[in-house]
Amino acid sequence: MLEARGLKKSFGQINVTNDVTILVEKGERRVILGPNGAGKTTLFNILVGELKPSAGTIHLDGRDVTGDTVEARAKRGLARSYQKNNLFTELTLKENLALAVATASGASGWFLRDTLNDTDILAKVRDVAAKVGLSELLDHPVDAVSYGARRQLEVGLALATDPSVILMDEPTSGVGPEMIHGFHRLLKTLPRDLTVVIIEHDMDLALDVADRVSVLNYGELVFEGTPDETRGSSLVNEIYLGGRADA
Ligand SMILES: Nc1ncnc2c1ncn2[C@@H]1O[C@H](COP(=O)(O)OP(=O)(O)OP(=O)(O)O)[C@@H](O)[C@H]1O
Repeated sequence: MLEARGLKKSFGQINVTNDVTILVEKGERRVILGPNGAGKTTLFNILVGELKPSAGTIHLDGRDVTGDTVEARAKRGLARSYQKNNLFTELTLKENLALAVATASGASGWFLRDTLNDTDILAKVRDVAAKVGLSELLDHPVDAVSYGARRQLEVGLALATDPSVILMDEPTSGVGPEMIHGFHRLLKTLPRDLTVVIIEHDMDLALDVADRVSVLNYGELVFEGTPDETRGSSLVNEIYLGGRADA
């Protein structure tokens, strides 16, 4: 379980995270919605430990990780996939995944050629590649595959660490409808005990995959509910869908 209570962060005069409390159950799919600049990415940065909150606490499976580094939280099972590609673009997908698996295994000083000769690592790479639908592309260099495949690889890199909680920052941003459907299927095949927190702009995807939805606006958590409650919320419609012609 991921429990964040009373988180605060400001940049200058702006309260970007304003007393945010968010409790995510083990195995839950939680989607974070909110307009541009609402503070979604900042919240993720605080949860993974890249930013220090000025107030508040974070517990992972009952343990206080508020003062822990990114690496220490990762060891406790918290993984993140990024909004922007964070890949070794000249290496193959297999090599990128092998490095992630080797790093997560805790061994230091891995050389790429060693990881690619290690049968346990290769088995794990194949397993993760199958989960994210990249088995056919393993021998391609990252810079030769589509943008959508790179986004899937990002998720694969996070899965390679065997996380208990995975935070995904806009995993479908910039990809076409076909990839969105593919990603949607991928989410449904992830282990049910894996906790998934997703920042997602695609409302249909969000409401389809979420168990619960949290809405941020101006740094505050202004709504939380089931997908049906979210669809029926006039507040959510006003702040999130207000700009849409069909809202
Ligand atoms: N390091 C920083 N220094 C100053 N201001 C920042 C910093 N990081 C974020 N902000 C500001 O904090 C606010 C929230 O940003 P954040 O990226 O968390 O929002 P978001 O909801 O993820 O938006 P988007 O959907 O556009 O990614 C924005 O006004 C942003 O300009």
